[in-house]
Amino acid sequence: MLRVSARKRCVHMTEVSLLKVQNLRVSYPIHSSILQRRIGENMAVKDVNFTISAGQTVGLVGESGSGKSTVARTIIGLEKADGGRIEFEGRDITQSTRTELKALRRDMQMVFQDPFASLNPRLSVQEIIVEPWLAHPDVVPKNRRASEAKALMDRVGLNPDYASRFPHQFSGGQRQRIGIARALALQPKLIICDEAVSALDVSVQAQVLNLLDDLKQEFNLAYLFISHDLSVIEHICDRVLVLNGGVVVEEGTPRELFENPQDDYTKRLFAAVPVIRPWLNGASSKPAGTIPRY
Ligand SMILES: Nc1ncnc2c1ncn2[C@@H]1O[C@H](COP(=O)(O)OP(=O)(O)OP(=O)(O)O)[C@@H](O)[C@H]1O
Repeated sequence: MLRVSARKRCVHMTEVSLLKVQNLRVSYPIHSSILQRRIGENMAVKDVNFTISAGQTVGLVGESGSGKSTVARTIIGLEKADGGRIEFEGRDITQSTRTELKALRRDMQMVFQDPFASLNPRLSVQEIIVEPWLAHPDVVPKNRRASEAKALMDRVGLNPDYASRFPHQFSGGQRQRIGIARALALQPKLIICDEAVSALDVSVQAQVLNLLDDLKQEFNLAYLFISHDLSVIEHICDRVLVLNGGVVVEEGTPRELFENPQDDYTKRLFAAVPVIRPWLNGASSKPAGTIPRY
């Protein structure tokens, strides 16, 4: 039995704020910025505010360079905030020590766009999934790690018989499932998906989105979902933040943003997207399971 289920949480949506980002500012050193000649323009994130509740999926959209990845990387501790607060379960994590950050890594995981680049090519799938347990040995006892890794493979739709295979022996969609299994290994509460399905074919995208949606229900996971693909965002997100020049210019449900965008930038961003919107044909709200299943 998959041990992750021991931390399975009640699926009732509670409006407890899991992550609270307040007035976040992040800059890159001026010498490393491609904008270095424009003095004062090295601020990638200027003033970002939002919250994510347990079990909620919040989308982050915006053009290239708007600061989406910087927000994600700062939340996970890969970049340092210049100002503002990032509260996780009520604790400001911008001031965390290394030890506190290590503990936080259990609760927050990231799934990247390119699973091939983010998976160690020299490790088998089983070793990739087991790796986080080496840093957090209390999560799964040593003698159960092989079987738990296989159980996780099974849960994300990978054949456990392939546990000794290497990343290059899998397709793009399967590799992304390996990345998701690794992210789940530490039983996180929040998963940040940075363009996690962008490199996949449309049908494989749908399968991975369905998997993420199923896992969300099962483990009451919250997602911060970054994507340039607004139809993906529309299908998976409860709320969407529109980022422009390092500032959140608008926030709402996907329906609100598609039907009645207020900000000019949002209007331009959303107007160009040809997507099927079932509620325009009389449905009262976004129906569940609108992601096509293959
Ligand atoms: N390591 C870095 N060093 C210097 N500047 C950076 C670095 N990473 C990002 N930037 C700059 O910060 C700004 C925001 O970049 P970021 O990658 O967060 O945007 P994004 O919205 O995620 O873009 P994309 O969709 O293309 O990934 C950009 O102006 C970018 O050039």
